[in-house]
Amino acid sequence: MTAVLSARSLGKRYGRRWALTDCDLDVPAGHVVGLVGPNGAGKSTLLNLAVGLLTPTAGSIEVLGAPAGATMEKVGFVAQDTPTYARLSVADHLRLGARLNPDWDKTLAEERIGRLRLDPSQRAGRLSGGQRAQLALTLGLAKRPDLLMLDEPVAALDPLARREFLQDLMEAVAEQELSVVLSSHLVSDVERACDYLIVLVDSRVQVSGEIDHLLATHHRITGPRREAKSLPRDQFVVGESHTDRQSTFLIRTEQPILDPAWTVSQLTLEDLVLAYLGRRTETDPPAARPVLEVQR
Ligand SMILES: Nc1ncnc2c1ncn2[C@@H]1O[C@H](COP(=O)(O)OP(=O)(O)OP(=O)(O)O)[C@@H](O)[C@H]1O
Repeated sequence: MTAVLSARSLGKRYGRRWALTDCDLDVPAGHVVGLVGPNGAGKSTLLNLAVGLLTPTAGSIEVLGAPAGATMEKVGFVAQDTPTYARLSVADHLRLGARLNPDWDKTLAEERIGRLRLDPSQRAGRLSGGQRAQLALTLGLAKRPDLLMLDEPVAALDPLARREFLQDLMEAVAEQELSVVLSSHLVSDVERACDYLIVLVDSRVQVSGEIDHLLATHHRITGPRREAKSLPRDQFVVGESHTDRQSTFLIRTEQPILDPAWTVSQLTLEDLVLAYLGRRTETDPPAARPVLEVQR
């Protein structure tokens, strides 16, 4: 696997508080990767370390085969809340982009702004949240990056604007050959836009892989009550629940499920993500449970 982003034992401390500890993670090239996790999982910290806006307290992070921050002309970043310069116009933003980025694609930028019907003379501070997000995405794409990272770019948008933004992103990805990391705590956004999933909770990757493969290898099996340890070795138990007579397991396996006692059902991506989050939190006190939003 060629990795566009690799973290090894990565840690970041703010004062006395660790935001990220001992994080190992690889983002494969050529995918639209959904980085999913609850609030406070460390997603923004990881992405800010990846673009060199933060420096690691421990460990290392490489982007496009070089230390983070060293390849910035090849990396596009749309930070959380899609920051733009409120007093600068849309056209000013494009001029700034052209001046700061050697591979700036002027045609792409102007075409997108025209298609989105953004007024070039309008100040960014007067744009709606959705328009600002689109402007930020335009700047990220026109840079012609090899890797585009988006930190919850659609969190503040209404469902329709979110859908349009993600649709637009997918079209742009299909046209340009680039790898994308999209951080989100909305499973539905990931389902819509991504083909690869990384679930991060408290700095740890709980599961990662191509979404189609993950969905094909995870199952819910229900049958007469039995213990997890009685299951075949190739069946990795992600979650389980029991009644007096019945057991339900959420398992991961590459092998067919042959035992006729089980009723087997497929999982949705939401089931899968929630199961991995639940796995991590089983031993935690209820107050510490992370919250994952599932919106449609
Ligand atoms: N500037 C900071 N100073 C102190 N603590 C911080 C700072 N930024 C983040 N943290 C803490 O680090 C942890 C990880 O935060 P981070 O923003 O990376 O998580 P996240 O997964 O992006 O969350 P969200 O989904 O809410 O954006 C949290 O506990 C947070 O409170």
